[in-house]
Amino acid sequence: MKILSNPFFLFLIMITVLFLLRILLFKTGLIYTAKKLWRSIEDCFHVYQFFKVPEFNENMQENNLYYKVSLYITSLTSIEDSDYTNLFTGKKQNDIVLRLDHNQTIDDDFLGARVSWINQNQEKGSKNFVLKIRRADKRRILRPYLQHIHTVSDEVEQRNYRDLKLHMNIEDDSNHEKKCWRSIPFNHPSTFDTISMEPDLKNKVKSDLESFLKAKQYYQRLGRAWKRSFLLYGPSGTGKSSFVAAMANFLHYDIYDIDLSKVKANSDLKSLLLQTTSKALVLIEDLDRYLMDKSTAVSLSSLFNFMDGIWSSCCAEERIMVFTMNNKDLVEPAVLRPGRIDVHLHFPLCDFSSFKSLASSYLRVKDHKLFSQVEEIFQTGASLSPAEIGELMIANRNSPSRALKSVITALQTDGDGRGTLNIGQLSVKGLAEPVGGVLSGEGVYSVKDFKKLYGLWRMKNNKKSTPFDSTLVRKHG
Ligand SMILES: Nc1ncnc2c1ncn2[C@@H]1O[C@H](COP(=O)(O)OP(=O)(O)OP(=O)(O)O)[C@@H](O)[C@H]1O
Ligand SMILES: [Mg+2]
Repeated sequence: MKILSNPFFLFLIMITVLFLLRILLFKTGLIYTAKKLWRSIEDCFHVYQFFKVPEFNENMQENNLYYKVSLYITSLTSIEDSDYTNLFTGKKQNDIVLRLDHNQTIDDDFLGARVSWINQNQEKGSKNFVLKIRRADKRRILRPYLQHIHTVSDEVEQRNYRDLKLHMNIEDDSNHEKKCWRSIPFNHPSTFDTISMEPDLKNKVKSDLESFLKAKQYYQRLGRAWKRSFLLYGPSGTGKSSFVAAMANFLHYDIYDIDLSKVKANSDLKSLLLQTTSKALVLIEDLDRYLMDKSTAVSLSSLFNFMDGIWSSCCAEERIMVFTMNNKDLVEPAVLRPGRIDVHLHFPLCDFSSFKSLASSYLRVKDHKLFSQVEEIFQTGASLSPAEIGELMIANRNSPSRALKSVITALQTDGDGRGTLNIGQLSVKGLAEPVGGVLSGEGVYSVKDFKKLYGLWRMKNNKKSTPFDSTLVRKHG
């Protein structure tokens, strides 16, 4: 008892108790329970205000602020302290990205005030971020805080380079939310460097796209929607779809791929456009087929409104529209008039120079003794699509001579099925057994069979079309 009356020992005991308490709190994690308790006590003395940031607005257009907040939250270090966090692999190897799980809360400090974000998921599938802020702090920090979110999310976006998405229109009558698009990540590896195309033309397209991006004021001054339309036309397998992917990667735009057969009314086409974001590449593939078969419920006048950008006035800006066709001669000229389509790009079958470019990228061969023979055959007018030649090269990539010989054989028969390729030359991956009627003879593929095998046997229009006679119809700016 005497000891307790000694202030020095009393002090020592207190220090020891506090030290043990600290160990107990931190080692057992009780500190978090204590913090939560303290927080709920504190909360009783404050009045809060809530701000909801929904993923979509009432027209089901994406809310850009939602995207910015999600980027901002990912950048907060306090996300590691959240009770439940999702881990995803990032863009770079070994990169791990943390994302808040549904209905989890994360705290943030700004100008000495504490705010919280709740990642709210509602039953109907709608997603919101909810900002919880003390009423006392609101006036002082709300605006600067939102500005801060913009700045940080822009920085994060620049650092990480936003993931691209491919959006496809949905045809679902039970879709109560009237959501028109379903999205998946877009990771197509195609770039302008991987497309074999006349270099001059490629550069023209690139600079056309670049000057489009900078031309906001110019379009405004002209009173035109800030959009540019491209028509890519040519036979099957000449790289039109790959070129669209290359455009999206170059611009860093999401692709909105419209399947017209799923559009059930003119108003649906309008809703589709309304629900695209800015920096969008809106794509309609095989437009000639829809127009000729009349396999869409969309009327020509609605299609024209869509193409002319009249509807664009009510939605986000910066839009590239791309239409692909096999044959533009079969389409009504009104569809292709200037303004509706700004740039026409022809994708022809291979000529010798595009063959060389394919050989360089697929086989890493810049010159070869067989090239002169290949050139002679091209001069006779024989040709194949880049897809067909590319596949022959991929199949024989370990032996450039064999690859070139197989291209020569294919060119000589010009795809009419007379020539044969040795099965030993082909490495057909992923096909457990021959597709109906593909194998002909003992281990021998005909060129025709080969095409079937790769799904390349299509109607070929413009077979003798001039190679890459593409013209940029009009240059803006
Ligand atoms: N010009 C090209 N340069 C490089 N590769 C090409 C080229 N054209 C086609 N290919 C290759 O051929 C394959 C098919 O090409 P793609 O799907 O882009 O053709 P397409 O013109 O869209 O055909 P379709 O009219 O049948 O849709 C792709 O794997 C692509 O890499
Ligand atoms: Mg295509």
